[in-house]
Amino acid sequence: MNSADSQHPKFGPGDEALAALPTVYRDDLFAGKVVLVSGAGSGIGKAIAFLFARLGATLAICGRKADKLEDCAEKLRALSGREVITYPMTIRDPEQVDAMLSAVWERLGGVDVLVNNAGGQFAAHAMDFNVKGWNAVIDTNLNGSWYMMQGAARRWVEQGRPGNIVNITAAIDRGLTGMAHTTASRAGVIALSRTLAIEWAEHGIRLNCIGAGAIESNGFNNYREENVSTFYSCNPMKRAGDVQDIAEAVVYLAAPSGKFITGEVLNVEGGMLLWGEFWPAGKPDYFKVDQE
Ligand SMILES: CCCCCCC/C=C/C(=O)SCCNC(=O)CCNC(=O)[C@H](O)C(C)(C)COP(=O)(O)OP(=O)(O)OC[C@H]1O[C@@H](n2cnc3c(N)ncnc32)[C@H](O)[C@@H]1OP(=O)(O)O
Ligand SMILES: NC(=O)C1=CN([C@@H]2O[C@H](COP(=O)(O)OP(=O)(O)OC[C@H]3O[C@@H](n4cnc5c(N)ncnc54)[C@H](OP(=O)(O)O)[C@@H]3O)[C@@H](O)[C@H]2O)C=CC1
Repeated sequence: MNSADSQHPKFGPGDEALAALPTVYRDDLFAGKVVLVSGAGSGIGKAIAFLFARLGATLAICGRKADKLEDCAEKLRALSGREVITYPMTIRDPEQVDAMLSAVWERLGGVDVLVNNAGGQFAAHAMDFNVKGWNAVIDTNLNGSWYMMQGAARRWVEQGRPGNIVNITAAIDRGLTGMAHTTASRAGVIALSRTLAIEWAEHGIRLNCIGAGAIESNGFNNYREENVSTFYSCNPMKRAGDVQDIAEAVVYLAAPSGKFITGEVLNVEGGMLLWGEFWPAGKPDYFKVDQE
């Protein structure tokens, strides 16, 4: 996405709007803190980075595409007047994760908050997955998040400083048809976070997850138009969430407001776990009971 496009995306707010979205938080909440956000070149990750920048944080951002990251960093620098580090890499490669973390630690002296937002999947019925597709999703969402968590935690322990991790996952408790691979990977991240919240508590490391529902973002471009329409009616609120819903939830967990919260999942999904149909890969005939 180039600079002009990033002002007028098909889904979600443009950069100018993003920089001015209302927030409940005070503007020095993260002054003096360093926040690392993965997948910050677009969508939810970009919104998270913008909000932390507005709250006084110094940002490091990573993702695969250098141009998207640099475009985002330029806006963040203009917004905050502070240094922003960009690092193109894939979270699927443990060596690239390690090199990125070392570079960020070296340049910024450390990190206070890690937001594992990078990830994704494709919509398909499970019978149609091939091995490569399954592995791509598990490797990105589960393994990639794990490399990031372990790498950050080792550095925090080495430095003797506390740490804070927020993982962006999905609202999976009712299952998600057309996304079986992602439910497996997100369940893995959630289970891992609960376990690590115990193991790493002695080091002052907190870990929490956000269970995102349908959040209108750049990510919607990955789905067929007729299926995207179901994202706006899959919960009792009958609308999609916005990127600021997730960004503010991340801040809540990472800030002192979350200081007694660890190993938790905060679902931000408009009630989707209670009611609603969600068919990212289309509705199978078996479920078309209304039309019989
Ligand atoms: C509670 C939640 C409900 C609300 C959800 C609302 C909907 C939005 C959800 C979102 O998460 S939006 C964010 C979406 N963003 C992304 O998904 C972006 C990142 N995604 C990706 O990078 C890919 O989807 C990926 C599969 C995770 C990785 O792709 P990449 O190209 O890097 O991987 P490869 O290793 O090359 O493997 C590609 C491999 O994957 C299979 N595949 C890909 N697309 C499809 C498809 N449409 N159908 C079936 N299979 C697919 C396939 O095996 C590919 O291999 P090749 O065929 O290309 O050889
Ligand atoms: N929007 C929604 O409704 C929901 C989103 N989510 C999750 O929220 C997160 C953000 O999604 P969203 O903003 O909507 O969609 P986007 O597609 O805009 O964001 C995904 C981001 O992840 C990055 N990314 C993907 N794979 C890798 C990788 N291997 N290494 C490094 N970075 C990677 C991408 O960067 P690049 O393009 O540079 O590779 C991109 O910036 C994702 O994990 C998504 O699955 C979960 C539930 C619902």
